[in-house]
Amino acid sequence: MRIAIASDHAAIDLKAELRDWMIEQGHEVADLGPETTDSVDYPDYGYKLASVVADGTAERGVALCGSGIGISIAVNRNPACRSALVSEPLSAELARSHNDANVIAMGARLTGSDMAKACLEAFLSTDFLGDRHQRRVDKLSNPEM
Ligand SMILES: O=C(CO)[C@H](O)[C@H](O)[C@H](O)COP(=O)(O)O
Repeated sequence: MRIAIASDHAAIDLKAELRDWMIEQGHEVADLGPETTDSVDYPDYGYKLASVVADGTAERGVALCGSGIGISIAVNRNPACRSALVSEPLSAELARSHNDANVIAMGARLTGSDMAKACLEAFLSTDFLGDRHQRRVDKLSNPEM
């Protein structure tokens, strides 16, 4: 799968670990930065990640910051993105099966790397169930429905 990953300074180490793990799993991974721990603003990286998911360059996105909250909010400002902030694997699985989430967000200051990998594995290996869930996901893009 083509996957893009981005973070802010707070999640540089987790980003590197998850990026390398996804590559080992055979995925094609684009690391959108940042590359150092110099302080940056999570909206800049959230918007960058959202745009490559929205235009189809990446099929899925991984968004990381200190809590995961800010970058998830930033990604979700793009109408083509459904970012789910998770801290355990069942939520990651449900984000895919019920919500067709195309971006997973996690907080490096709150979620350890083993747990983050377990969440990511669930996110990448779970299919959307469609059916009644499709109707609900469609309503997320069109509140008039
Ligand atoms: O968690 C975050 C936003 O939801 C980000 O990682 C921010 O950087 C955090 O809020 C503040 O981090 P800082 O290192 O104290 O600038």
